[in-house]
Amino acid sequence: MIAVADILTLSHVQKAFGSKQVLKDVDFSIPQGSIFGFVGENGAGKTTTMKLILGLEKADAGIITVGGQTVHFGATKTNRITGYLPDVPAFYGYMTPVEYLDLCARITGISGRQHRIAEMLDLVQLKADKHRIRGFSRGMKQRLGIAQALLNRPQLLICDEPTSALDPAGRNEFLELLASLRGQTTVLFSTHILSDVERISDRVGILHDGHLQACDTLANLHQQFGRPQIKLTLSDTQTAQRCGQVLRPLPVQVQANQVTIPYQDAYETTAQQVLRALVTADITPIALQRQSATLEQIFLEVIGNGHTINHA
Ligand SMILES: Nc1ncnc2c1ncn2[C@@H]1O[C@H](COP(=O)(O)OP(=O)(O)OP(=O)(O)O)[C@@H](O)[C@H]1O
Repeated sequence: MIAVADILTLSHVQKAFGSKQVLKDVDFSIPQGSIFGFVGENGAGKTTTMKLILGLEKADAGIITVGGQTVHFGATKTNRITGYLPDVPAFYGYMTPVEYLDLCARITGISGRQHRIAEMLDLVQLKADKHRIRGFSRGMKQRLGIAQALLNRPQLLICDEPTSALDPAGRNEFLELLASLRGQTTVLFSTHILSDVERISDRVGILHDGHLQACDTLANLHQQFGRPQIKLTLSDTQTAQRCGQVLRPLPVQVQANQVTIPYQDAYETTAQQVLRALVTADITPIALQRQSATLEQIFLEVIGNGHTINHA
């Protein structure tokens, strides 16, 4: 098997703002051509990590390399092979997409400008659009932002929460666009929408308490952290709450009209225990399913919150 080189590596990276140590020891790498979903709670340090990779912030310690070259704070050469889509991309609203991309291409000295701009607008399905950017929807702006980020044929594309402001159709289109880059451009994207990560990522990194607590393929994360579970669907939220109480001390999670019970022993042992308790309490579930954990549950498990979900 041919080994795939890592396009990005972070070694023992630390970053503090004043007395707040945001990144304590961040260590990970991303293989070339893969899609990397970067997740973590609000304030975990995802944007900070991305800014360090882009040389927009200065690390207190540690080494970052992109394409084998070390990243330096300030005008880092590695940005010639890196594209960036910030969470809220800014545009000149009075320009058309072609005018805007032409300006970006001139600034960065891209050769074969016109051809590349047409190619990018085709990719993001804005080719026919002659309107000014100020009238664009969030989805259209996000797609134009990615056209701009890809203009210089980057080897690494960094996107900060690219889908958070998009409606389901816009999100879908955008994820397909990111997925279509697989194999050519390495994509690192941050998000709180874990189903987006599950959909397109080859690898997932979970940032928590200043460390990348988990960094692996989805399959391996499932194997390591995702305990199998029994999901009960009840007739209403009240019954689900009552069911949750009846089933304690099992580590139940109650969410709306569903109760989830992760288990470690044989399925039959837990299922029988659950069914017996339900019969005794005179509760009849609408459905009982045996399933594997979702990425949300794995995330909560990794950040040490695995047994505490109890959304009423
Ligand atoms: N320039 C700065 N000066 C001071 N504190 C900062 C600065 N930039 C970030 N921080 C702090 O560092 C922490 C990490 O912020 P960061 O934006 O990297 O988190 P995040 O994981 O991207 O969060 P979110 O998911 O909410 O976007 C936060 O507590 C934030 O307030």
